[in-house]
Amino acid sequence: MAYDKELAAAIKAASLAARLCRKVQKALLQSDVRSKHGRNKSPVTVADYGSQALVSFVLQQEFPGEFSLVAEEDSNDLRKDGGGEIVERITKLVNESLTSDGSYGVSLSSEDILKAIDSGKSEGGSQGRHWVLDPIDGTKGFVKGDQYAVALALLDSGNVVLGVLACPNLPLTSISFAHPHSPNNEVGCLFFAEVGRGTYMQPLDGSSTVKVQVSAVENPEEASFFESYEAAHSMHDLSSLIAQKLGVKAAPIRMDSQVKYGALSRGDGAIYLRFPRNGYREKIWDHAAGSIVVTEAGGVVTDVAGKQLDFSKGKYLDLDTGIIVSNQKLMPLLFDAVRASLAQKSKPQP
Ligand SMILES: Nc1ncnc2c1ncn2[C@@H]1O[C@H](COP(=O)(O)O)[C@@H](OP(=O)(O)O)[C@H]1O
Ligand SMILES: [Mg+2]
Ligand SMILES: [Mg+2]
Ligand SMILES: [Mg+2]
Repeated sequence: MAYDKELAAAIKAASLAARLCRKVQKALLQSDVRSKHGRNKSPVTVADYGSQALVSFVLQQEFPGEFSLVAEEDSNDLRKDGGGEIVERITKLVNESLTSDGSYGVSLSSEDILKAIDSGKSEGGSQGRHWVLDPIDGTKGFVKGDQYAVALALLDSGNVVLGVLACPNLPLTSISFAHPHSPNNEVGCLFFAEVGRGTYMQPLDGSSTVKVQVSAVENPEEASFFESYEAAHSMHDLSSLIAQKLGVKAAPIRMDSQVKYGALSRGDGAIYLRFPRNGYREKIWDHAAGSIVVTEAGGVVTDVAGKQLDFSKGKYLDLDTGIIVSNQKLMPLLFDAVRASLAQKSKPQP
């Protein structure tokens, strides 16, 4: 198919980056480095940059000549006074990851690392091909030792044509309330999707692949929903009103990052609601990989007006009010509940 080579490269890059992040998260949790260093020296920053440098480097090796990357981080802070030590740590981490993989036989210098990070400065758009990367989505989850994802997608003529979500802390088995997570369950999932070819999941450390499908639940009373852990990222009171109008019985599953899209794509829950507070503009790297993982698994991702997300306008998504995600059957009821809830909220309180 059209994007086989790109998909293989994206899986490789995201898996390597996820391994790097895992290593840093482990060290972070064991030594509690956060309390010892300032924000710029924290391993989370090191992991964000390391993941971006690694993905950028791998993609450029695989596709020399034709390369455009829209990514979250840049090297501005690293180039400031005092940044040298952090750059050295990132360089060491990236080189260790490349050595453990063994494919490229190179050792990168600090300058190579800064350049790799900065090659993510493309603006994207409606023409040509652009990679879209969130090197660590859910930084807050990462710091807490909780959920985060490496999210990589490819845009072709403004459309997302493939997406990979590496989710190092997501259990391999369902996290829905019906299947409580046992602490012995293995964690680490990788979801990948290519346009027209479905969504698949594999263990981050293995190669057995299963096709996944969104939940087939039609009765909202049996549905459960995802939302951001952070109330600052999505209005919990609004989603709770929507859930109440729909008749959803289960409590929300609150989680950081695009892991929500991955979990929904395999039916762990049936609805994801995201209502940023006034004025926040969503970035394409926060949704590109997640949205194709869900749509290729049979789900629907739209804004409140029912419009598909438009990834062709540059770094930002231009959307009406919020993002709603579900299966085809629940969507009409969900729209009604969302509209009624928004109308109720905008009425002046007596
Ligand atoms: N006020 C806000 N409203 C909505 N999203 C926000 C936000 N501030 C930050 N974000 C985005 O929310 C992402 C995390 O999503 P979630 O809420 O699903 O965990 C962050 O990604 P990063 O962690 O990559 O910076 C960030 O881009
Ligand atoms: Mg993000
Ligand atoms: Mg990020
Ligand atoms: Mg960020």
